[in-house]
Order: sequence, then structure tokens, then C-alpha cells
Amino acid sequence: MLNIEVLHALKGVFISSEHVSGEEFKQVATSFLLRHRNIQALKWIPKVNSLARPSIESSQLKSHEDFEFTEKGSDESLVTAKTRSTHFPVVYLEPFSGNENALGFDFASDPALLRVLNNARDLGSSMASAGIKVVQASEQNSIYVFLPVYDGEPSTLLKRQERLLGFVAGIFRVADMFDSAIKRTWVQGIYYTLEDITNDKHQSLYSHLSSDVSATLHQSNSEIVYQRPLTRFSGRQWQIHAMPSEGYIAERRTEFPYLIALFGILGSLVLAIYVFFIMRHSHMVNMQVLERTRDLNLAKKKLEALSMTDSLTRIGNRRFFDNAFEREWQLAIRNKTRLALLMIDIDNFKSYNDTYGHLAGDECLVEVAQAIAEALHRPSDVVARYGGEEFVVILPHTRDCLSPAQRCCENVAALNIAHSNSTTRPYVTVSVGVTSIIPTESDDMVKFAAIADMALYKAKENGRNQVFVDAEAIIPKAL
Ligand SMILES: Nc1nc2c(ncn2[C@@H]2O[C@H](COP(=O)(O)OP(=O)(O)OP(=O)(O)O)[C@@H](O)[C@H]2O)c(=O)[nH]1
Repeated sequence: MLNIEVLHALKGVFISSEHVSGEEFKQVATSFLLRHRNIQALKWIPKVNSLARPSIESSQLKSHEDFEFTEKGSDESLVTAKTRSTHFPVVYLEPFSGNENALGFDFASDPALLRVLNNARDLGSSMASAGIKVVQASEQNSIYVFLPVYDGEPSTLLKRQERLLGFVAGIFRVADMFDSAIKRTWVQGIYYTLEDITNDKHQSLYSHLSSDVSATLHQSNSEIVYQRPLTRFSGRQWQIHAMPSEGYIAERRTEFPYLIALFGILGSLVLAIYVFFIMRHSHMVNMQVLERTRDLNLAKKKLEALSMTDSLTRIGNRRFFDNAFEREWQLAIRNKTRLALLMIDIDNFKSYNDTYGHLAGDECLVEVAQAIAEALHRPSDVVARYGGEEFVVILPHTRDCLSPAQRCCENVAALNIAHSNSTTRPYVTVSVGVTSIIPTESDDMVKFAAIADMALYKAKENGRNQVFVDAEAIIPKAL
């Protein structure tokens, strides 16, 4: 933009003076060029009708011998310009030295540049050319910027075309412009490329790199290329690329993310294995707990059964009887059913022990228990050892309690266990006391058991080896 300002200042010289001499132009242009070193050259390009050409050429011949309007021939060498209705020759040029060939060059002879000139004329603003290799500037790209100068201040297109006097023009080296623009923000290792993308044609204006290196970088780091269009400049659209060099990337590359990823994966793996073992261990513990619980339940059941069994006779013990009696008593109350109780005692067992010994007594107890159990036919009947040589039988829901009592006596007698000192028979016999009741809430189960005991006492008293039925238990046939 600073360069454009120079053109505006130069334009001011042409507007403020009727005729600007070559000497005046040189003076002003030299002072600008001294302060703006990246301007390669400044020019004055008047609009010249074909009729006015001879007078312009002859007046210029006074200061520059061999002056004529020139254009590029077919072999790129400069030749005399053809006659055109309008010429745009370079009349003033600064610095002259080194740019001699450019003096007299007719811009109307170059269709591309003429288009830029005409655009500048029609729009009344500065217009830049595409990148060009000017004769003086070796391999570097330069651009022309043309600023129209009018007679007065025409406001319409037609008036601008009519009143055009010519153009002040500047040649700017793109490399110099670019370097001075980025010199404050230059970062070592970042490669810049400047492109002209006006009309979608990509023209490389300037690059920090040779074109082949730039292409390689472009491919290899394409994902980290910065690409941004610049603000439009004198009718041109430029675009900037910035690419990091391999060195720039290498300097900033760190193994840290890889290490994090590696440790992350390893950590996850270790965690997964740890969780797997914990779950397996927990499953095994659960299985063991289940197994132990099952064993414990079994053992508990066994213990319960043992605690309810008489160790000698293998039938229920006193505890078993107490539980069963309580249960059946409550059931009979609820169901209003009859409950019978048989107290059974081996006759003269003391003398049996005395005669045959304690071990024989034990064997006798086992056989008597078995015989009593076999005398009971219902699964709900309960037999237990009440204590010593005394047994007890509970018969739930039973009207006829005499028959089972008699079967008990008969079964024991049928064992035919020799008892020479018995007061009844020469074999082991039992006495049975029987009672029964349809209990109610007001009845007492302890008293009920005592009645059965009393009946047993009566049976003993009446001579043993018999059944004594308590009066309460005798049920008339009609009931
Ligand atoms: N071998 C053996 N004898 C027992 C057991 N329990 C109790 N006795 C014995 O059984 C006998 C019971 O005697 P008693 O209560 O006098 O009665 P009894 O001799 O049978 O006379 P009655 O009942 O009147 O016919 C006692 O001598 C006890 O020692 C036992 O488990 N094994």
C-alpha cells in the first residue's frame, strides 16, 4: 500500500501542473525512489493519439537520441511500434540507467497490459498486472501498477475514457515487497509462497524455495499447509501459502503423545488383566461359598436329625417327641381332630438288666423300639424314646387308639426275647397306657401327657403286659 501511495503522490505532480517536464519528473521520482527502495522503477505513460505520435517522438529525440515508440517483435526483441489509434508509450522513466530499453515501449502493443490499463482508466483506480519478468529484473517476478491521470475529475466511465491523460506507473519487485511485508513476522523454518489467483489462474509470484522443493513440501506436508487469500490489491487477488520445513517439524516433534498412548494401552491392558483375575477370583470365591453353604446346610440338617434321634435305638428322642407333640397338639386344636398318646414301658426291665447284663438290655431296647415302630401303620404316627425303657407314641387324627396299642404289645411279645425273671411271661413284654382327646385352647398338653402316664401306671398296677385305656379316651361307638 505504501508503494501505491507513491504513485498517488506522483499523480499529484501531473494534476497540479499543466506540463511536467522530464527534468521535473526525474527530480520527484528520484526522491521517491530513494525512500522506497523496493520500487524498481517509476514511469509516466501518456495517452498518445496516432496523430500526436510524431510530435511526441520528435520532442523526445531532443533528450534521448533514437527515441521511438517500440513494441516486442516476434523474437522478443524491441522493434518500432506499429501505428495504432492510441499509444501508451513510456515517455519518462526513472531510474533511467539500466532501464534504457523500456523508454518508448508502447503498452498498447501488449494486449494483456492494455487490458489492465483500460481497466484502470475505466475504474479510475490503480490496477496491477500479473507477475511479469521485466527485462531489468533477471529471474524475479515484478508487477506493474498503473494509476490513471485525468484532465479534471471525471465521474462517469465515458468522461474517464475521454479525459484520460495517461498513467503513472510503478514496477515493484514482488520479492522485495513480500520480504519487507513479512520481515517482522518471519519465522525460521517456515517457507512462504505467494500466488496470484486472479481469474482462477494460479501464478506463482514468489517463493522462498525453488519450485521442485516447494512441490515436494507441498505433497509431504499438505495437511499442515497454511493457505489464505490476502486482501485484494489493485484488482489482483493474491494468496499466501506457508509450509513448515522438515527441520521445523522435527524440532517440535515430541515422543510424549506416543509415550502417553503406549502407557495408556499398557495400563489398560494391565487393568483389564487385573479385573479379569479379580472377577475370576470372585467367581471362584462365590462358587466356594455356595459349595460351603450347601455343605453347611447338609451338615446342619444332619446335626438337626442327629439331635432329634436317639443314639441307641435310632428312633426319635425326647426332644423329637417334645417338638412333634407340640406341633400335633396345635394341629389337632386347629383342625378339631382327635389326638391319641401311648406311653409304653418294658415290664421288669431292671431285673432283665440284672439277669442278662446291661449290653443285652441295650439290644433288647433296640429290638423293642423297632417292634413298636412296626406296629404303627400311618406315616403321620410318631414314635420316640421317652426315656430309659419307656417309649411314647403320638397318633394324630385317630379314633381307634386301642388297636395300635395292642399291636405294640403283640409285636414286642412276638420278639420272644427270653426274660426268665419276668413276673408276666418268660419273655419280654410291655405295658401300655393310652389316652386321647380332641384338644381345645383351654386344654393343657402337659396334663394330657400326665393322664397317659397315669394310664400306664394303671396297666402296671393291673398286672403288666396289657393296655390300659383312660376313661376319657374310650369313645362310644355312636361317636
Ligand atoms: N440296658 C439298659 N437299661 C436301661 C436303660 N435305661 C433304663 N434302663 C433300666 O431300666 C430299668 C427300669 O427299672 P424300673 O423303673 O424299676 O422298672 P422295671 O424294672 O421295668 O419294672 P416295671 O417297670 O415296674 O415293670 C432300670 O434298671 C434302668 O437301669 C438303657 O438304656 N439300657
